[in-house]
Amino acid sequence: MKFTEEQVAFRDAVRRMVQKEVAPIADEVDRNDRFPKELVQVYFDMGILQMRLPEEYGGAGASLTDACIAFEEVAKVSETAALMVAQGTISFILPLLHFGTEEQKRTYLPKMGEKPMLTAIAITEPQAGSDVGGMKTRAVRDGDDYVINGQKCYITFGAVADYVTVFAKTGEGRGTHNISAFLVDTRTPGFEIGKLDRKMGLNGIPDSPLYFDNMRVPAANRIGAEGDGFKICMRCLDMNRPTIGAVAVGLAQGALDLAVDYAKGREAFGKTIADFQGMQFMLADMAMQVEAARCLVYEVARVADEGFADDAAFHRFAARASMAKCYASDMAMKVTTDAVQVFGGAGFMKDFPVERFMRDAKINQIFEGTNQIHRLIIARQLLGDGLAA
Ligand SMILES: CC(C)(COP(=O)(O)OP(=O)(O)OC[C@H]1O[C@@H](n2cnc3c(N)ncnc32)[C@H](O)[C@@H]1OP(=O)(O)O)[C@@H](O)C(=O)NCCC(=O)NCCSC(=O)CCS(=O)O
Repeated sequence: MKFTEEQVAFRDAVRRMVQKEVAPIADEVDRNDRFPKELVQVYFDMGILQMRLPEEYGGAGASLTDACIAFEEVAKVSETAALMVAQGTISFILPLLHFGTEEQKRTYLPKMGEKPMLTAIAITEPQAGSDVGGMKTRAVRDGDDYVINGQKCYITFGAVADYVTVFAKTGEGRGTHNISAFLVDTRTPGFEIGKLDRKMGLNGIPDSPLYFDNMRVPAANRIGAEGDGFKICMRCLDMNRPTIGAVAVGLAQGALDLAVDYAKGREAFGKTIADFQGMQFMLADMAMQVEAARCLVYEVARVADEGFADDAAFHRFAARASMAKCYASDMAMKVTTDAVQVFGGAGFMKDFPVERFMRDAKINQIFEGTNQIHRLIIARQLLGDGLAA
């Protein structure tokens, strides 16, 4: 893993912004479960809100590696603030860029570079989480429109989004060949936001159910062909997963840094706890695990940035993207839990941010595909065409 000079300068700039804008509010945002909307403007001005938007549509055209750098830096202080970086990538840029028509790209993508804009992706339903093919939301063609009815749940940023990419059934029965994707303007009549979810962590991120009540969406807003929605959904998830790995690496590094500082200052039995070999081994293990995950995440991002020769190469990447997300998030759960242990009783209190880091770590093992699903994806590739080119 070697960053270019520009990437090092970018990382340092993000680091400075985090100290100025994120660190002072991170605990308050968690305590009050307050959406830090002031960061939307800060990120937009810095260009990291829309960083993955290609230059031809008014963005910075940043690579996946660049995005991972930003995610990692912000997550060292706050996962909530980190999830607002490159916010519209999975929900808006990736579906439109890879599956939209030229007209859709020209109409919608530049909006993201013009002013701060938030978007969401609506896949999960109360009875269809891992089993995307089991979704019940339906879109029925009616003239030049589709009429969408149904509900989604746990939709990150759904309550504050300007646009939501909604996946809905356009054919009969359970299955993965009858789902379609729609770009929905949230001012559309019939688009309703449910009560905000109360969560274990990620406080400040608005998550909520969304309800669609005879919501009429122009057929021109369907992304991709009718019935291609499942594959579009899978591809967008695959392409975004390394960023969750980067968030997990940042979170774990943040917890490790706090644990090291605390261990050097806390005294017991006449010396600092960092002087005890038991503590040294624990901190060394934490550092080793963070570094291993970081190498995996940035290697997978590098592969994506180089592009894919064919579909087989993409599938090998997708399995490795699952490894990066799964390994890094399991690691972050362990490292943040160990960081709390280093702090002892103080770590269990809300006086130090390590307990927040531990609570926030949990979601990374669940969202964007549970880590059980990721093991399934890796095993299918391993036992199928294999992981090597
Ligand atoms: C569990 C899954 C990995 C697979 O589901 P299925 O077993 O139901 O489907 P398959 O038989 O594997 O595939 C059906 C069909 O699709 C093609 N396919 C599969 N994967 C891909 C892919 N990665 N890219 C392209 N195409 C793909 C496959 O070849 C088959 O095609 P043919 O029939 O051969 O033509 C999957 O359901 C899964 O990943 N589940 C996890 C869902 C998930 O990650 N959810 C997270 C939601 S987003 C989130 O959490 C953020 C919060 S929020 O705001 O919502």
